[in-house]
Amino acid sequence: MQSDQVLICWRDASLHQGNRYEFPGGKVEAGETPEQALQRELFEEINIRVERAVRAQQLYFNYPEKTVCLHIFKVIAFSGKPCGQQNQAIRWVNRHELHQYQFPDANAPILRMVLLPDQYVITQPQDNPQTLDQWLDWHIQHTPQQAWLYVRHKQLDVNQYQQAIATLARQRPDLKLFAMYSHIQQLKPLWSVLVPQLSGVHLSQTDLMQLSAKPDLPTAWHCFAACHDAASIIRANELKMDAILLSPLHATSTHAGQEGLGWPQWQQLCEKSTVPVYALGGIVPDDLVQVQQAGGFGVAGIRAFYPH
Ligand SMILES: Nc1nc2c([nH]c(=O)n2[C@H]2C[C@H](O)[C@@H](COP(=O)(O)OP(=O)(O)OP(=O)(O)O)O2)c(=O)[nH]1
Ligand SMILES: [Mg+2]
Repeated sequence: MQSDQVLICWRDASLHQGNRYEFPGGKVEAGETPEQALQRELFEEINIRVERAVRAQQLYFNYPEKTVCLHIFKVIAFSGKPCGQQNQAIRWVNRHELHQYQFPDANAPILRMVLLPDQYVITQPQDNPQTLDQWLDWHIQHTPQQAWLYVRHKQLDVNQYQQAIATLARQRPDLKLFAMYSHIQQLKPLWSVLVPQLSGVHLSQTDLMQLSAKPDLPTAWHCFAACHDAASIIRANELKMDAILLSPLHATSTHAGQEGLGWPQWQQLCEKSTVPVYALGGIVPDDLVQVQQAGGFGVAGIRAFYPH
């Protein structure tokens, strides 16, 4: 991937799931890790050396003729100029236009993943004596451009919350707003109004553990879940969340009294996830590289993600 462009290749009709586009890659050989297979396959197929790749997803898919397990990486730095080594056509496509191309059926979650940002921002708590209008104004003024913003506000009733979403959507059309799942469920009669205002919903770990199937939401909405332990990560995998927020990596002032997992435990838990993982809890935007080296996908936070 390079800025908004994603490289896709034509998959020859003679291959399994051929006669359509694919993301370059191939089978993991005996004795190889998925990372080593990525290096080898991208060199063999498109003549590039991978310098930095982010672990994104693991997908299981049952085709009628075989089941595949795909390890998906987002390659963010490489050397060499991509060139089809097997005479296959290659092209760079804007990530928002990928849905116009035909891919193997297993790839649908990949097309959603490539839209995810590196950073996920969460609104600040509304402190006394701040009013709701002041809280809204503050976020309208200070939220970074184009941010994916989780509108977290537990003191509002459902109607006030809906108004707050409407105000943010109107004043900051550049933002991708995420709403609290518990409120969204109660607002179901208004979903047609909310579809243009929202980009996703955010489940607490409690919401997630109470579900037995993926919530039936408008397809345009991404579904993220908070996870704090192995059981919730496994549930998020089963329910095919678009991403999880694994927290708290460190102790933080917004969640006083909670101990951080620390890097080793965070990394161990992160490895259990088959969906993209954002690190949350005492994280700053500059931690992105370290998070990705630990197997995460992106960084999330409250205070540190607003310019000071
Ligand atoms: N490379 C690639 N494979 C995909 C995608 N989606 C998808 O379902 N697959 C499936 C098709 C294949 O069954 C398998 C990948 O195998 P492959 O044919 O690329 O393997 P390979 O490069 O080692 O080639 P070979 O064994 O056929 O010579 O994964 C995709 O986007 N890219
Ligand atoms: Mg291949």
